[in-house]
Amino acid sequence: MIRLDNVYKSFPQRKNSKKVLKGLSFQADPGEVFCLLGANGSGKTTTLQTIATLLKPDSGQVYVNEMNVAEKGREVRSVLGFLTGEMRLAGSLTGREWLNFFGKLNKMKPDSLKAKISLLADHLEMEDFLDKPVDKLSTGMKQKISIAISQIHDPLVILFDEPTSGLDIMASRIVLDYIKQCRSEGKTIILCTHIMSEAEKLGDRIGILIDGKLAAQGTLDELLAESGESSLEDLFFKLSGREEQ
Ligand SMILES: Nc1ncnc2c1ncn2[C@@H]1O[C@H](COP(=O)(O)OP(=O)(O)OP(=O)(O)O)[C@@H](O)[C@H]1O
Repeated sequence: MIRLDNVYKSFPQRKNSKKVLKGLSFQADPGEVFCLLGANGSGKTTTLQTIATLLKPDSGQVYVNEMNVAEKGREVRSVLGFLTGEMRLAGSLTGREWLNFFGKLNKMKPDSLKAKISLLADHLEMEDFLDKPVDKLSTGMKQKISIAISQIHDPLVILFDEPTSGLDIMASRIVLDYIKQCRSEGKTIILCTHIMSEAEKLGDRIGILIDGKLAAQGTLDELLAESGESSLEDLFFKLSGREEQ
């Protein structure tokens, strides 16, 4: 479970401060994909970094599995998997070596680490390139390895920030299927995206993030019924104040 209660976050600037989150509240439950849909710069990554204990909110509370992240940072991080665009794999280590490194960092036992790597390699279809240096891999292959790293410790709560970024249609499908599988295992998932079709297909509930607040949230059917719009895209434009003429 993830819960945000009235979260505010701003970043200091030279003369004033940039307010990014302005009273953000929502909850994601186990076995659910909560999709945070927002334009570039709307605050999606800031929201995830706040949940992941990487940023401290100015005010408001964030809970992960009933733990207040401000008080239980270490415990929260141990149940959390965070796929972020910030992770740029490079160098001569192979994907398997990266996975082993992160598994050991998470104090996994050798047998369970080996089994988990082989399971992830199977689910994310990585066998063909897992033993090649990451420098020699395509963007999509590296993205799959980054996803595997975020999953190595079998987190109960998963934050996916634009997980299909840089992936072709085949690789995107594999990743989206993997997210569905995590949901069926009862994990709590937040998926940040600006891709409407991903939100429509995967979001059990969708929160539309505009100007640091949720302009609307609910199931796709609820959102469309309440707004009278015929598509998520139309609703998004309407809420953004950019209704097509
Ligand atoms: N460390 C920081 N210092 C100052 N401003 C920041 C910082 N991090 C983010 N911002 C600003 O906060 C706003 C929201 O950024 P954020 O990365 O959360 O948006 P986003 O919705 O994830 O965007 P994108 O889809 O482009 O990744 C942006 O205007 C960004 O410039």
